Amino acid sequence: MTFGARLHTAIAERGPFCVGIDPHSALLHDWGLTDDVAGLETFAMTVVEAVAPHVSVVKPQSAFYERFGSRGVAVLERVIAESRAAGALVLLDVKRGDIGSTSQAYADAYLDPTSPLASDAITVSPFLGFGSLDPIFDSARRHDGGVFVLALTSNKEGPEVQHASTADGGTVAGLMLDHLRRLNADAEPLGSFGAVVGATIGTTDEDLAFNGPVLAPGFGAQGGTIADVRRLFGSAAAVLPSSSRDVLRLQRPDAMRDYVLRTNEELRP
Ligand SMILES: O=C(O)c1cc(=O)[nH]c(=O)n1[C@@H]1O[C@H](COP(=O)(O)O)[C@@H](O)[C@H]1O
Repeated sequence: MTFGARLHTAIAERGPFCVGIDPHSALLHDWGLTDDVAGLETFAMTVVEAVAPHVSVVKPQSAFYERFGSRGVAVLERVIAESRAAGALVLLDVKRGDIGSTSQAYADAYLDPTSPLASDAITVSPFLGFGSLDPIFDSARRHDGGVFVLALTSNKEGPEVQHASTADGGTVAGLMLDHLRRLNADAEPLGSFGAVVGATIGTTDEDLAFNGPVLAPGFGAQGGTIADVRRLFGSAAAVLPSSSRDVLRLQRPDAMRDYVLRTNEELRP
């Protein structure tokens, strides 16, 4: 079953809200944990246990695990395995992108089911040229994985690149969405190739109907609201509003669980 089809089913069953599992040093401190591998593991596994049985997608950000070296990456492997065992899809946020031959190695690391870090989907950066990501799209097709391409990111610096004009008078972001529309053509019920469009971007003239999912980070701590999600994404096929710190700051497992259940309820059409 393709990633798009699995995501479509998961959203129907659990709702679209995506929880970012980002063990910031400041959060470990607020939780009364040490900023080391033991603190990381307690934090990450508490969050997995609290939210993974209830959400369609979790999104661990790799950098927060990598900062502890190989033992931190081992915790990330557990987060991935135990989230999937709890029925959540794992979108590993790595924002990779390189020349094609290296992109293949990234695909092998994150999308090949035999890899210790194998995930359901990853985030990628297309700014070495969309075609440089072809090995990742090919691997995703082969292994029923998904790929989310940065298009209109939630940070204030994004527009300098993403709103830049292309030779045909469109924008860089629009060109990325055109490529995704081509990759997702004919996919039923939903394509496997998504775009990252921040919940904070205000408005956009870009056509978000590309038959693939939208990851909408910036929900919560960066200011994005349910009203923003409704206004911005009317034409999109499937939207995953995503929040990390707004959920994680709650600390108590029952409070995190209730937040995701309530948010999924509020996001129902
Ligand atoms: O790809 C992402 O997930 C992402 C894209 C983007 O445009 N903006 C953005 O904030 N993110 C990620 O989404 C998460 C946002 O975290 P909070 O601001 O704590 O909810 C972080 O893991 C970011 O790296």
